[in-house]
Amino acid sequence: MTRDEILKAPSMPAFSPSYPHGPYRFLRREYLIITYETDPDALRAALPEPLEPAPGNLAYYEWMKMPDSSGFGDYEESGSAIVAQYKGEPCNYSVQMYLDDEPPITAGREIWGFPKKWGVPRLKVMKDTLTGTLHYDEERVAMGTMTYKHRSLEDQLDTVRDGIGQLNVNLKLIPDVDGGVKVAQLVGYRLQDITVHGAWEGDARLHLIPHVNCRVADLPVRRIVRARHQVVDFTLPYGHVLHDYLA
Ligand SMILES: CC(=O)CC(=O)O
Repeated sequence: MTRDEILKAPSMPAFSPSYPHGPYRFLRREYLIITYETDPDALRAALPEPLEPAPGNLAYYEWMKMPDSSGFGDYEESGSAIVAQYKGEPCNYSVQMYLDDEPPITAGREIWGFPKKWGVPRLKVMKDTLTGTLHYDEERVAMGTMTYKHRSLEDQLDTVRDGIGQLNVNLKLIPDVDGGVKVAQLVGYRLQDITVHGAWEGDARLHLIPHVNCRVADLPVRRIVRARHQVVDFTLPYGHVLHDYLA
């Protein structure tokens, strides 16, 4: 393998790359997002400086089903995030994500710093209920349920699209060969070319079970604020560095 060939490889293993170069387009990506009030100390402990909590101590727990994702295929994902602010700008900070497909785990961590680990999430319509579950090491650690298409947001799809396009932030941590820190950054990105096929609100319940290696319950549910079901297309562009902890 020549130096040129090595530098053109999109990912490791260079001989059989895990993921291709972008763009990464997601079609008919379906979400169940349950926003809830959590414990302010737990929220602060999970949120890296200089991000600040938004008013209301809000976190959300979400399930995503991605049937058609360029470069990554067909997979499902689940995890929690915090409603935050970066220099006064509203943003979502991703705390932890669990998914069942190696390329988006690897690409997510290596490119954007998504906090991804292996888990088995499922999002299904079970009779009258939109139902999300997450299993980690064969134990069920999360279950979310939402009424199915009770309140359509058909007349607010532009607002839904603007919300999806807001700033998202990850904490990217990559070790050096000597075990030290090579990369420690807050990475920002905004989804692009968004089409909202449908969005609904409804009632929901969320049950999170303590597990030491899958800490979804460490942002406890105090009160459910809202639940959203949506089906969207978008492109995930490359990110940019908002804050470099090593600078
Ligand atoms: C590749 C990614 O990180 C995107 C996703 O799985 O949400």
